[in-house]
Amino acid sequence: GWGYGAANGPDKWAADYPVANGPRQSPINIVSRDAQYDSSLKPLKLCYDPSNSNSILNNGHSFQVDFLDDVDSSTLTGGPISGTYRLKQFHFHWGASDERGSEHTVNGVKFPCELHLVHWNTRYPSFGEAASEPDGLAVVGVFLKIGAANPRLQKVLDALEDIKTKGTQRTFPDFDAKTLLPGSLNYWTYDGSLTTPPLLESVTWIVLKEPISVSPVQMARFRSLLFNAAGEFPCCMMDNYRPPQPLKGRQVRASFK
Ligand SMILES: NS(=O)(=O)c1ccc(O)c(NC(=O)NCCCCO)c1
Ligand SMILES: [Zn+2]
Repeated sequence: GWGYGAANGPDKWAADYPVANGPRQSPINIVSRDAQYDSSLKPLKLCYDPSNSNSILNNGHSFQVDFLDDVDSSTLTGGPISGTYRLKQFHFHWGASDERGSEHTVNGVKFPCELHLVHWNTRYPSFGEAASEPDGLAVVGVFLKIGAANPRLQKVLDALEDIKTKGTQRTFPDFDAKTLLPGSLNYWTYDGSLTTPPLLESVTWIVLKEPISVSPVQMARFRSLLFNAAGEFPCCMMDNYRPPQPLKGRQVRASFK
């Protein structure tokens, strides 16, 4: 199956997923001076309820914190989207070293890590159905920048020792995803895709301009995870990011001047 190695990585995905060369692929390099300020963009409204965080899983590509999404308790409204989108999971992408790891870049600058908060449009019956609709998903991207240790991140990182290998998970109750957001919700937005196979072109991307902090020691914790299942040859989980894809004429809008 697909991965991030030389034999199965991003340059090979188009063989099994031809949409990899489609018109609205993600991530992209955000050229800030080309982003057009759009005064009609609404403020982002993120209402997250810690009571529906559920579990933390190593899926062999990243790790994700899953939320119970059978009720409208953790939602995204406002911003560039219409209607209500429900939080399903959040996960990260990171590098083997601190000078790379993010999927989106800003004026060519790479960050060591990028957080994705994944939401689906409740006009569709489920995440799976929404994922194949052009307005089905909305992902909030948050950059992590090397600095002081982030205490809000630590609770997530402490759980990683229990999900070292692919397919392992454990309960992860009462986590407030809002604590992972930066002070400002200024964002860039554009129409894009999932950044991993199946690369579906169903994502409204909302990339926050302000990063949150992460320390080098905390980054090392991300890299202590393994891509492989228990008993298989160990392979550290790192460089699990897709590089920027062609813009193909898309416009990137900014919610701020
Ligand atoms: N990086 S992303 O664009 O925010 C993104 C958001 C939601 C997703 O579902 C995926 N991709 C996905 O689920 N692929 C199926 C197997 C993955 C491991 O089980 C990627
Ligand atoms: Zn992602």
